[in-house]
Amino acid sequence: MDGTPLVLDNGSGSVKVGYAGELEPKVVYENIYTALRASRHEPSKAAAEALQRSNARLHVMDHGIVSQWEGLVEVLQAALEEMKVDDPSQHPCLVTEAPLNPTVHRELLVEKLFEEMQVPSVQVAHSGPLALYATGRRTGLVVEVGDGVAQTVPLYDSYVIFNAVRRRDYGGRDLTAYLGELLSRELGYKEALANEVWWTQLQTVKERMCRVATPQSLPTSEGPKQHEYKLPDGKVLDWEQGLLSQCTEALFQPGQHLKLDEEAEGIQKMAAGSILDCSLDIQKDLAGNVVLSGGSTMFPGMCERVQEELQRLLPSAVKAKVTRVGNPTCAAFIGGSILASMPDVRKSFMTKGEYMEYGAAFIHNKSVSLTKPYLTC
Ligand SMILES: Nc1ncnc2c1ncn2[C@@H]1O[C@H](COP(=O)(O)OP(=O)(O)OP(=O)(O)O)[C@@H](O)[C@H]1O
Repeated sequence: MDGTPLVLDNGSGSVKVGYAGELEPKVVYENIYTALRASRHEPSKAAAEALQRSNARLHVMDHGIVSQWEGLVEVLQAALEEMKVDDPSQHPCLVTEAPLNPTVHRELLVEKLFEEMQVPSVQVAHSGPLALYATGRRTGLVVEVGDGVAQTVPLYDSYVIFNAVRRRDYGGRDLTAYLGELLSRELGYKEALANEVWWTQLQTVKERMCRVATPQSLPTSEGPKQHEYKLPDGKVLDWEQGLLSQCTEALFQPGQHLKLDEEAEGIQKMAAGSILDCSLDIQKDLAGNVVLSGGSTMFPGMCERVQEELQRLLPSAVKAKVTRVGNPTCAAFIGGSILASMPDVRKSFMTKGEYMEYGAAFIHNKSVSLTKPYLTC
């Protein structure tokens, strides 16, 4: 596989790594920096304190921003080791980033890839547009909700309409924490969220049993993955329990449920805002091609609910049609894999020579721009 570009979808919850041209990542690694790994370095004071409190799990990324750079390098190195990539200097590297991140974040990412991972060339692409490419479409609105970031990205003929992109810092990790809060409030559980076993159980309950409440006029065809879950004290949660659908309300009213700013927009308002910020002549095309991506759109009832709420916020002549990508957690990887396979895109990668000559900020001259088409053929 020498010379084949690597694709790194660097998410807040997990890193998906594989080769360009492949339809799924070879390795999916939790983006977690364990105490074992951290102890091999000098952890920062904040990191050391967090380790003591949290029973050894540190997230490498919070809401799309790397907070533990040495942790990221460790996670990536471990992933490449598992893929049996002996010599990363043979593989150009396409890495994803959330839209509207600070520019300095992208520069640091590039620096780490050149200095510590020894890759020969780098390209950075936003995850939202990649998810649309994974569906084979060039026009549509991506609503992506992952572990730490919610984003809405309109594309027309593969151009990203930059001024209409929206991003908010909430996602599946916040839902897991909110589920813990609901269980504590309604059923009396007092376990700390830092308790790793409890956190894993909450995440399992969320992924297997939570659902999105849909209007009665729109019964969902999707059922739960599991109907009952036995909690540590023997109490049984069943699918009908109201808190299981209340949990996901946080995506629609984050201000109310996630202790965010009262004005924080839910995903339906972000989606409507992104469409209405685009010119009138393309609004129908965008609304008719709304694509959900990211692990936190996998709740039963999600498509129906987003479609219903979005329709209410749009003019009646603009009809919303919402579908979900086939593999929501891997769509950005698949889109990146398609992109990195294109010879024209490969030519746009920033080389190590350019990095040495001009520094990491040169990536802003090279990156696949949000205002130029990603796909040219
Ligand atoms: N079946 C499911 N139902 C609901 N949530 C799920 C399901 N599967 C995974 N998730 C949640 O999706 C999130 C991970 O999604 P994803 O991999 O798209 O995010 P990420 O790329 O790591 O993060 P981000 O894109 O926000 O930086 C986690 O919070 C996980 O608990």
